[in-house]
Amino acid sequence: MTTTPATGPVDGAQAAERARIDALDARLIGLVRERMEISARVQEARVAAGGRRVHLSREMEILDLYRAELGRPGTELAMTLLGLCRGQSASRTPHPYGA
Ligand SMILES: O=C(O)C(=O)C[C@]1(C(=O)O)C=C[C@@H](O)C=C1
Repeated sequence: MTTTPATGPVDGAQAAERARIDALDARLIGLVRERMEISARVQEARVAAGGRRVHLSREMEILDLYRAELGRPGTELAMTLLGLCRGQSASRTPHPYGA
């Protein structure tokens, strides 16, 4: 058992769970990067074909999915993901739906 004043005791089981969290975070970040790459290709193809970079009805489907699965925070997560995939920071850029 390791004790640190700021965080309290961390036993072996907690350390193992934290290692799992760290591994999950690394996978999630990898998945987000993969999503960004695929999304950029879809957007570029649409723009090259004369369309708009943003496809609002598709974004609504994605927002609906995340809200259905995760509730209101899911909407915020989806908005952050969509902002990243549009090359925008969700925290600085107002979303078209204003949520
Ligand atoms: O699905 C598309 O058509 C995309 O362009 C991908 C994507 C996304 O990242 O999910 C990105 C921008 C659009 O506004 C909608 C969705």
